[in-house]
Amino acid sequence: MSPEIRTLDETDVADWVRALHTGFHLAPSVTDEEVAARRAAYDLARTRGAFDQGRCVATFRSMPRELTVPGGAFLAASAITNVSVTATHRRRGLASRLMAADLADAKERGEAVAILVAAEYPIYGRFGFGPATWVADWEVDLPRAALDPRYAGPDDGGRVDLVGVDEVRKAGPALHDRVRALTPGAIDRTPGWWEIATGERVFASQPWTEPFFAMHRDAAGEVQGLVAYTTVDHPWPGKLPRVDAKVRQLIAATPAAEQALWRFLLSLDWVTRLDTNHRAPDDVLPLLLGDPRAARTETLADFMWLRVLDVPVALSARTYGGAPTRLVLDVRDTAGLAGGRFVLETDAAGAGRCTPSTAADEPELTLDVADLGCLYLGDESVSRLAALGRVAEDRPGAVRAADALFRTARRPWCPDVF
Ligand SMILES: CC(=O)SCCNC(=O)CCNC(=O)[C@H](O)C(C)(C)COP(=O)(O)OP(=O)(O)OC[C@H]1O[C@@H](n2cnc3c(N)ncnc32)[C@H](O)[C@@H]1OP(=O)(O)O
Repeated sequence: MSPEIRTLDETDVADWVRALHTGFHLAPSVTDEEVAARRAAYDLARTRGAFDQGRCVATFRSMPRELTVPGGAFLAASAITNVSVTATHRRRGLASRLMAADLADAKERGEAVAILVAAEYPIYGRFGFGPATWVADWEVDLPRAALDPRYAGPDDGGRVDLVGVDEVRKAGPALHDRVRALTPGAIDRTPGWWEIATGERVFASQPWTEPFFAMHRDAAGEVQGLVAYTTVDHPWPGKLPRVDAKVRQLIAATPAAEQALWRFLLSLDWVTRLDTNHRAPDDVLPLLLGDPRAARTETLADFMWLRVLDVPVALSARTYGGAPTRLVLDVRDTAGLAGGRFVLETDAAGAGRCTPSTAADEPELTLDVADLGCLYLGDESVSRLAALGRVAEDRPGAVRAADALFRTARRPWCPDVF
């Protein structure tokens, strides 16, 4: 008999957490503390499993999140996570069944998009997701990484101070709310996120080490930036002593705060390597250096994938570039969730209004819903997808017009792993 797919009740949680740990090869069993910590964080109505003869063999969970879209609006998104299938049950369609059930619920709830961080590239395209944001990670050779004198200051007259976790708990959430409004691709951080980031809530499977925290305040004393970083000491004997630093998070609401925090990190004495960790692919960091090659790209990869569930709501939420335009889009969606013909009309201020089209409208661009996911936050180029044959130009000039509409000046970025 085929495994049963359903949401959890209280009695399923421990077995579900065990299956999650098995699916991600973390450990064959879990402690009661781990189960309790995860139970406290989960909404069981959005947590699904597949059960074979009563035993959980697949896991899936989604969370309500606000996704910042170009222009700064927050869009209701379903953030999918913890997708796993036990090795004995793979390639029998369990992930597909869990995904179908969760996406149908998300659409029903009015979440206009679903988002996730893809463990592997080939998994999610088939479900209508496309890579919508990218991530970069640089390793900076600090002795070589002198600042470009143009960025040595002065800045906004502010200052950087090392602070303790209490101050981060107090000021971090409000700062992040301002930063995410400026960052298309960012999502909101729940109180639970901050509890994990500041060591208030610890999962046994993810031990917490206290990072150094530093804050930037502007001349008026307002918090404008926050960085958390850890260090690893490689002492004698063996190689020459060396300290590496790794950024855990760096968020800033102003360019001055962003530069001040990077300057602070680049000036840490006795640190030879700085791992920037998870940054936007067009982060300013390399250009702050006199020799940008001192920042070696370690990772440049797709990060957050996006699936449009409601085309009119999603396309009406973001702003657009270029001149006022009317564009007719044919969106193909084999899952039957979001497809159809739509008219996008934009005005001189960049506002957009998307509505289902009438029968009289001829399509101007035809594309799959997964490719709309690639384009939605402004990162991908319509021309590039058209060159691959993934966007069909039904009216000459429509690709160029769509590029002017969709592409954004800075690349979208999701600062958080979820
Ligand atoms: C958001 C997140 O949580 S990302 C984390 C994803 N999880 C992991 O990487 C943990 C390890 N992997 C797994 O647990 C599983 O392999 C999963 C969850 C990725 C896939 O689960 P399955 O139940 O095997 O997937 P399912 O049987 O529904 O596969 C559907 C299709 O996707 C394909 N597919 C699934 N996973 C992969 C993969 N990793 N690579 C390539 N193709 C894949 C299958 O071959 C199948 O193709 P077909 O329809 O042409 O036959």
